[in-house]
Amino acid sequence: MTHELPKAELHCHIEGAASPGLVVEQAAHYGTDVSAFIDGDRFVWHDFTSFLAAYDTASSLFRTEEDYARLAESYLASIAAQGAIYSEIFVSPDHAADAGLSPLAYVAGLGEGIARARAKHAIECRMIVIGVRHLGAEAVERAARFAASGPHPLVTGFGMAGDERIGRLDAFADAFSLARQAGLGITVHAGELAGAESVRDALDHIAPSRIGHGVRAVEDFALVERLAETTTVLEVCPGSNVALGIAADFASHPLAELVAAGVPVTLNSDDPPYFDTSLGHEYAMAAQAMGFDDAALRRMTRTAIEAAFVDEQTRGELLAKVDSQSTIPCSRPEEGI
Ligand SMILES: Nc1ncnc2[nH]cnc12
Ligand SMILES: [Zn+2]
Repeated sequence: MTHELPKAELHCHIEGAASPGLVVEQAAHYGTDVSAFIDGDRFVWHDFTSFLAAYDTASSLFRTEEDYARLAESYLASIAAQGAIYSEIFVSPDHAADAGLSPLAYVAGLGEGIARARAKHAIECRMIVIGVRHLGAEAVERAARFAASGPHPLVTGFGMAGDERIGRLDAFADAFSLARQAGLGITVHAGELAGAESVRDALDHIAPSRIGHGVRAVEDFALVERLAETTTVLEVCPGSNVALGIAADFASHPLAELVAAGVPVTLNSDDPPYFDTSLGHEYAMAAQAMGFDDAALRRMTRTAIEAAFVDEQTRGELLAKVDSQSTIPCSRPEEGI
């Protein structure tokens, strides 16, 4: 049983963490019809493009600082109940701007939600500003400049998500170097919708300490060896990969192959309600369908904390929690997580 294991995640899009129930509440508040993309307690989409459309529409229903504070607090409370001690959330100023909120108000609202969750549930969280690849290099550079300006003490990283099939990665190199020069941690989505060459491009042009997904590196074993040699940490999201058809099922997901090759990996939920998952479910499936034992799962949590974009004192405190061998009280053991 994995439900009492300490857990940590490095890869969750905060807009993608809004539950259908919360989005329906927001829609009622703003007088919007969401029946085209929410059916009961499920988001409706059928491929990456329609997933992004549902995601963008749901995001547009979070419009004020308090909306974002509620979103962050409710999400962090939900994973603390599954045993999470640390979360890094991807935050997208472009989505906030589309909803009419300034980037500063956006991170202030999220920061407030994080502070409330920390006080009530003892969970740590940091924000990684992301640029959206399919909005183009100029938009991604704008997001990087915002991240580099020091908009909130909990903004500690910069990354890029969006449609990986669009644009060349070298076009975004300037955005990443200005974020790096500002002292931010760097991660980039690669090797999810596109193959091994995309992971190689990320190493060649961005040299991040972490890669979002990266699992399609298994198409090229020399590249897997390079990831292991450079200790590039993969933010692996098996449930997302299964939902989007990148892996057929959990049992045949390449996570075990990456671990066997010595690549540092972490477990993550990406956009949990869209992909019918949660951080707890990812740990449970890694045990039940992929055969990882408690020690291996605890190592993945440790890898996440080691690769987290946090100050060294916080890292030390979090590692002590992981290493104490203690279990984390879990309020929802009945879900088998
Ligand atoms: N899985 C994913 N891949 C790329 N961009 C995203 N934005 C939100 N979820 C994403
Ligand atoms: Zn992602």
